[in-house]
Amino acid sequence: MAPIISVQNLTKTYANGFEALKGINLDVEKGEILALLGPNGAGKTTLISIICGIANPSGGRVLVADHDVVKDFRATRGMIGLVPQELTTDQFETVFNTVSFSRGLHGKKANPAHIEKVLRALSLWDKKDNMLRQLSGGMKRRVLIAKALSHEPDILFLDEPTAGVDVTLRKDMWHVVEELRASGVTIILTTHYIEEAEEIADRVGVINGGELLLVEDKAALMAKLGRKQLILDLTEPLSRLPDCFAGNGLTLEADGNRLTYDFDTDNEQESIAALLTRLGENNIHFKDLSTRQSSLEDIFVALVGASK
Ligand SMILES: Nc1ncnc2c1ncn2[C@@H]1O[C@H](COP(=O)(O)OP(=O)(O)OP(=O)(O)O)[C@@H](O)[C@H]1O
Repeated sequence: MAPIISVQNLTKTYANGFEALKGINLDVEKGEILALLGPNGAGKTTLISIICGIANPSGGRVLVADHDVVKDFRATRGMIGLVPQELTTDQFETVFNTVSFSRGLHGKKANPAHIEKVLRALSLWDKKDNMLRQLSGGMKRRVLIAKALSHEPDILFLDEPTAGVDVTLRKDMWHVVEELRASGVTIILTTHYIEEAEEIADRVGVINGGELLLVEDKAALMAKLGRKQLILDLTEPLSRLPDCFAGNGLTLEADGNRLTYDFDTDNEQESIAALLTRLGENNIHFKDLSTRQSSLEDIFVALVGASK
């Protein structure tokens, strides 16, 4: 099946000469949740803006359901919902009208029942007659999401959706995202919260300095780049590691009180058993043993660090 979004050799150079995107290639399948991770200024918003048709590419092209986002702007824009980082709507309009109006802007016929469903899902129904300026910051974020869902999009972009929102809203939001995915909506989100990507995404893309460093299935990424560590707290400090352990991933830390061992996940049982036996033979004993697996955050920091 053709991807629902196909980004091909996409470049963006801003008017001041800044190269924000340097040849991005990315396919997104229908119904997946893709998280784009990247530090500030990586190019995430620029990429999303071009796919959504609100910024022009300098080179390359983007197809959404086989339509070019520049040439076929009307067709693609109607398929996409965008939750931007900030609210820019009229503060004196009511919640219900703002969301209904947004549906009309996308060329869809009025559908109060759909608007009600969206507002209820986002716990905004009891605020439907409030003006936007009467809402809290978190509620305004909910309105942004409601607007993006007002025209029943096939693809939803969430640009840092949970920056500065409370736990309840975050949970509501992920609940809505899960339901949307179940109904076949494709979701692309940018985030600085790596745990969030770890929790919710099917695939993770890492972008830095205008380049897409990788896009991988989340589980495969963790398996490929994730490290496992065994930590041994020693009964007696060691002044140095015996030579026979040199070069096998064992490190002496914490003033000689701790040994850490990076081990091979494919062959872990055997290598750990062998190591523990060898330590005992060398009279090195431990009082506590624990393991640690690298998180997506560790992987991300390592990748971005390496690409600098
Ligand atoms: N209109 C513009 N003119 C010149 N440079 C711009 C413009 N808009 C963005 N940039 C630059 O392009 C780069 C990418 O910006 P972008 O907003 O896409 O990053 P981002 O990954 O979304 O960052 P953040 O996580 O901070 O939102 C940044 O260095 C930014 O300063």
